[in-house]
Amino acid sequence: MEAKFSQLTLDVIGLAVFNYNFDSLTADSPVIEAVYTALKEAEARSTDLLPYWKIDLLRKVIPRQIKAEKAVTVIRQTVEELIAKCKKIVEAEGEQIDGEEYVNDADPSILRFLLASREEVSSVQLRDDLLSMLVAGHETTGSVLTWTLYLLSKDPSSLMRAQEEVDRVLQGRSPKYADIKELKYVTRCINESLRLYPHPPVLLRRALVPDVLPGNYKVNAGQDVMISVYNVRRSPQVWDNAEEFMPERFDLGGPVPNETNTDFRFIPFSGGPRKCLGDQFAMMEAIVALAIFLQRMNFELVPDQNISMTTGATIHTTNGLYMTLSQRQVQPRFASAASR
Ligand code: HEM
Repeated sequence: MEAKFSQLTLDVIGLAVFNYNFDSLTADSPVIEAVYTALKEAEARSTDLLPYWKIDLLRKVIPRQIKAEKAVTVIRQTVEELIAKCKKIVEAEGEQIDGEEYVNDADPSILRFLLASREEVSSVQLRDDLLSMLVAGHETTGSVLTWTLYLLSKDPSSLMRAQEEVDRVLQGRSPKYADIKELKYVTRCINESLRLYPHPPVLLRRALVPDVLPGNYKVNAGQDVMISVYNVRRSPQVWDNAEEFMPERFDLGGPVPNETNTDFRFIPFSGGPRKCLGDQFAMMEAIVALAIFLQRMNFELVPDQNISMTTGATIHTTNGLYMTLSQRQVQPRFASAASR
């Protein structure tokens, strides 16, 4: 399941950011392979103790580094071609954004929006910003879906409640934009999964000036501060039954929990000026994907597998998440409501 959700979120972010269909759910390609090689390298570097890859010579002789450099070249070329192609279209059509109500049904990507907005940005800056979104918005959402499904597979009563909500709200059809805010329990399952499995599990900040943190912790200028979000989320000092999956701990009638309305106990997307810029997109994507999955599939954990965590930029499983799937029929009472 983890591999499938990773492919799904790669396909979604590719379309959303560049209008590029990786089609990784159904095909293999050198670009997809390059993306996975580069993502793996980025994650490995985030936890490597010695940044030996900063040394030019080593980058040219170590096989893993040679492979990673090649992968980055393939990705950069692909994105540069996409930017050039999109620029030509925007110029040929003389497209320019007027006001805030910009919608381009044929190409609703961020790339098209940015080019049509005619802001002066170099192609390299644009390429690298778009690639940051690809990296930040892919594995994170894939991991959320993986752990949410795992948690639901172990909690039949929460699963039944989520399925009932999906059947009631969707009435057997595909989700629409307006359904998202009605899928409150599904949303709380995702919030609760994000509480137990935060991505990334640790946040890092570097002090620009000397400071004293609450609790009288002195920090020197230049010192790194690591915030273990994972520990806060599982701390009994902060949460009742901290280790338990309880979606209803977040009131269904209240607002969707975030850093400000939980007094920073729950910071799924960080906070402040460097907060995740894809938070709304990510929640929408996860809710839609999970709702469709719950609506159409029955799933069961394959017995006797060892499901443990490996951490990097996100928390992922060490050996994958294996499930037995079968097609699910929408419950008759909801199906008949749908046909009315
Ligand atoms: C459920 C999925 C996601 C989670 C849990 C998540 C979480 C986060 C967190 C915690 C940060 C802050 C990191 C820090 O403070 O050091 C962050 C930053 C960021 N995220 Fe997300 N994210 C998700 C999805 C996305 C998506 C879909 C996109 C793009 C469309 C995205 C784009 C970004 C970017 C560009 C940053 C850096 C912002 C900056 O430094 O100014 N994220 N994300």
